[in-house]
Amino acid sequence: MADWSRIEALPAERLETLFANDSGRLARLSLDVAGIHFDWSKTHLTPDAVAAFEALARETDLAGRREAMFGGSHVNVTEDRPVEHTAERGEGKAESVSRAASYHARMRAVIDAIEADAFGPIRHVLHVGIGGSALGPHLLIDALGRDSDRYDVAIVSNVDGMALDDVFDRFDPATTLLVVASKTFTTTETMMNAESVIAWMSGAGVEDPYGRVIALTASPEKAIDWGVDETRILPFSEGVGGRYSLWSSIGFPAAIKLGWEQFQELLDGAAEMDRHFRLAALHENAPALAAFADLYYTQVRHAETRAPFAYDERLRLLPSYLQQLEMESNGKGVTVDGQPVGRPTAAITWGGVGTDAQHAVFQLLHQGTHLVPVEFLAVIEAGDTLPAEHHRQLLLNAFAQGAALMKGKQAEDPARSYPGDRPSSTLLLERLDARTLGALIAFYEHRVFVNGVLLGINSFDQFGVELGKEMAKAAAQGGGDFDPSTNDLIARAGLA
Ligand SMILES: O=P(O)(O)OC[C@H]1O[C@H](O)[C@H](O)[C@@H](O)[C@@H]1O
Repeated sequence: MADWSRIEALPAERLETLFANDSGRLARLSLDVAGIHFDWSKTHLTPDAVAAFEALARETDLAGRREAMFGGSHVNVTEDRPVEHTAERGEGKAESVSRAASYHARMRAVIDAIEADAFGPIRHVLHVGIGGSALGPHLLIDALGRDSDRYDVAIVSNVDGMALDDVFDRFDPATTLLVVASKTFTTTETMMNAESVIAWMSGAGVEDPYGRVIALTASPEKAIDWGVDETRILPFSEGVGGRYSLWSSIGFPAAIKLGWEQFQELLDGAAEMDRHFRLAALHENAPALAAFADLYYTQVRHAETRAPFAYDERLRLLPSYLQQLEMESNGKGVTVDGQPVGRPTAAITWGGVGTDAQHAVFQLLHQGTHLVPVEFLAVIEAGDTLPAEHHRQLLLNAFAQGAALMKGKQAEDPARSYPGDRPSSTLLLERLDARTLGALIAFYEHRVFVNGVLLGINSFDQFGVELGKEMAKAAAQGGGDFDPSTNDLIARAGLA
């Protein structure tokens, strides 16, 4: 077991005191990497805290684990697999990198063929996939694809038929390409949605609906069994985890919407962050410092949640993307050796969009009894075409909220007092382009990795999602050994 005593014994000084006593604080706790300015000076990290975490990183062999990941060792021990998402952007074991490059070349050739009307005239792209096979591409398209008129792309994940119904209302089956995205090609929701899209196409007189399917998967043989022609399967490696897969062929809808050049930029931005993570000393390493702050709050201050707020509409899907990345990766209870972790693991990630969230949930952040480390994300260059005052207001609100959380305010009336000393970090992007977004997402991935290593857990499996799936499957087949409450609910809904 790693020794946390030095970290747990860190003094708890107020943020304002930390600033007052250390003129070098801002410089020491801010960094510029790949077009992103990171500022952790409004967190309780101190030189002592950073040194204590660096010691813990040595003890848990973070450097060795990091090189094991990039080097292609089977760091996903419970599934006995390498972790290969960095190879998708050119950083990793040579063999994995060249395999990823050849898969990308194939993906690019298929996009070229679609653009040249080899699939007939395509106007609409209907992507079905869920979890990691949906959240990443959706984030990319929503963030970067707003001005692109290349294709209408819809991402449908939920098995709730209303999700597909909405798309059927606005897409023309004669000009729709179906993209089935599933690493395993067995996920119930995705397979059911895919069948329904095929039925919709057939019903509308499309002659060979399976000829309009592209499959994105690490299980090509399953896609073939389902009816997809081998030439229209875009594979990716088993070592690329679902929630880390937007860089692989799972990014197809984003690549077709944005064009290949932008997709490549995304990969290049991520690779820049990979190199930073690999080479920078930990006290000036963005993913490491972010993870140190995360762990300080979960382990020392017992924070149970953390909340990123995107002060940019283009990043409105980021909080839900991060929920899967962080909670599915590090929401674990046992160590890599199968022992109880014995301390809190991932914080619950929640968040929202600024300024909207200020008028809804910020009350709790300023005066509530929970300590919530807040993360502000903002972009200097505006994405809108409205008068500059809009963007000015947006950014100033983000910065003022961080200041208010830290400063607080004393009033005679306790109800009107703010305790202050509430931490926040700020990520300020120069502009929101594919390159910067790639770097940003890679930053989050590595931050999750550092959290996992320091906690001694495997961030790359997700067995916790299996039991519910199994029980739903059993219920769907009319079986399952359920409790009285569940049996009653099934009967009430007329499903018994
Ligand atoms: O890509 P698929 O195999 O269809 O999996 C889709 C998703 O479902 C699973 O239940 C996991 O929780 C996710 O990590 C995964 O991304």
